Amino acid sequence: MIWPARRLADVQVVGVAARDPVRAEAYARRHGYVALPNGLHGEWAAAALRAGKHVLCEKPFTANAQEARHVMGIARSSGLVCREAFHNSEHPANKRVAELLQASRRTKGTVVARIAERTPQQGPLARGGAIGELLSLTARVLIPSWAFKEGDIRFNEGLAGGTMMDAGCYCADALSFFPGFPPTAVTSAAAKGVLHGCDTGMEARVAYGGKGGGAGQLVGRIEADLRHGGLLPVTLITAEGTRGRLTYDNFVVPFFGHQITLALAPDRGGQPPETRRMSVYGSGESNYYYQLRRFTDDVVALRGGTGARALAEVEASLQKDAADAIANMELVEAIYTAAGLRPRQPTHAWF
Ligand SMILES: NC(=O)C1=CN([C@@H]2O[C@H](COP(=O)(O)OP(=O)(O)OC[C@H]3O[C@@H](n4cnc5c(N)ncnc54)[C@H](OP(=O)(O)O)[C@@H]3O)[C@@H](O)[C@H]2O)C=CC1
Ligand SMILES: O=C1OC[C@@H](O)[C@H](O)[C@H]1O
Repeated sequence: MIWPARRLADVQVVGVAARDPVRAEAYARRHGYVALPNGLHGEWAAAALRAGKHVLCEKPFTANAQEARHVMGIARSSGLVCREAFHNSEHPANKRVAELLQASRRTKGTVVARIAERTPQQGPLARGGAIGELLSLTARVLIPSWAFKEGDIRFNEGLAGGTMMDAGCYCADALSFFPGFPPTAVTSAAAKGVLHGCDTGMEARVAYGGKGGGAGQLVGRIEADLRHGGLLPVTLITAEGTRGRLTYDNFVVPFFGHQITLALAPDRGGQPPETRRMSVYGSGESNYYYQLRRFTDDVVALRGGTGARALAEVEASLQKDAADAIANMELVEAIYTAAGLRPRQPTHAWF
């Protein structure tokens, strides 16, 4: 975040916060940014909004859904930008995969266009994307056990820790972001282990469908781990559809290197099976750059700097961001409940 901030003309890092002013000053001198444990996100995001500041809040947005609704209520009534910082969603590779899985783009000459042309036109969700109608979508984020020790904030229930709040919240977001609509129910959830009231790993299944769900046959899966046995992190999206399979590795930090693989089955019209591999780096920036650029563009538009059309678009996207952040926290909370664990609470009873 600090590196992109140095390269974006509209961004200046002007302060950091910590409990101990001496440590804050030392950190500020070195880096200029501090992140807070999950249980304090909502309280400090609200304080910043009340002070008239636009907020880009670390994920997960809050400790639970009630707190998310409360903070987004403050944001929307004050007309400020308030966004959950899923930096990966802003990277062009994530956007491309979402496009591939959603209604097909008719770009001439691409494999996607050919698939789109032999896809029945039954309405945006039923039509499906490059792999046809989605049948299953799995999001895995596995962090090696060496990464976080027992005393880490991620294993502190009082700070709203837990795997589902950390690696797991990327998975929760992915299950809405990639298909373009959110799951409607948690069908199973189990913690792999529990440390100080915090899940050390979580596996969950979700269903889509019912009112507005759109795709009744789709099953979503989450595999999140902060005690993964492998040496390196694994972040992976796997999608199965009626016409093939898509895998996308490194979806959390695609700018380090990633690969999107489309394996398409033969179809009745005589199209042979086909495997396509692609990578999408855009201008080669990190997730954090794209995220910060969108944030500053939105702030400039809200200040009237880019005209009425841009302003209307930003306002619509802020509404969507608010709904997405709340839906993510609802899903995380429902998974805790289904797994027999307490939904997380804010560190202080501040509202
Ligand atoms: N977007 C991304 O790529 C990433 C996001 N994150 C998110 O950032 C947040 C912080 O994670 P991370 O930076 O790893 O955390 P750290 O363990 O580094 O803690 C961050 C700060 O929280 C403060 N803190 C620790 N314990 C307490 C406490 N009991 N009460 C109040 N403040 C406390 C400390 O500040 P001090 O002691 O100086 O007051 C510490 O510097 C999390 O929400 C995480 O999900 C984390 C990593 C990457
Ligand atoms: O990007 C990340 O990777 C590791 C996680 O534990 C961390 O909180 C997260 O944001």
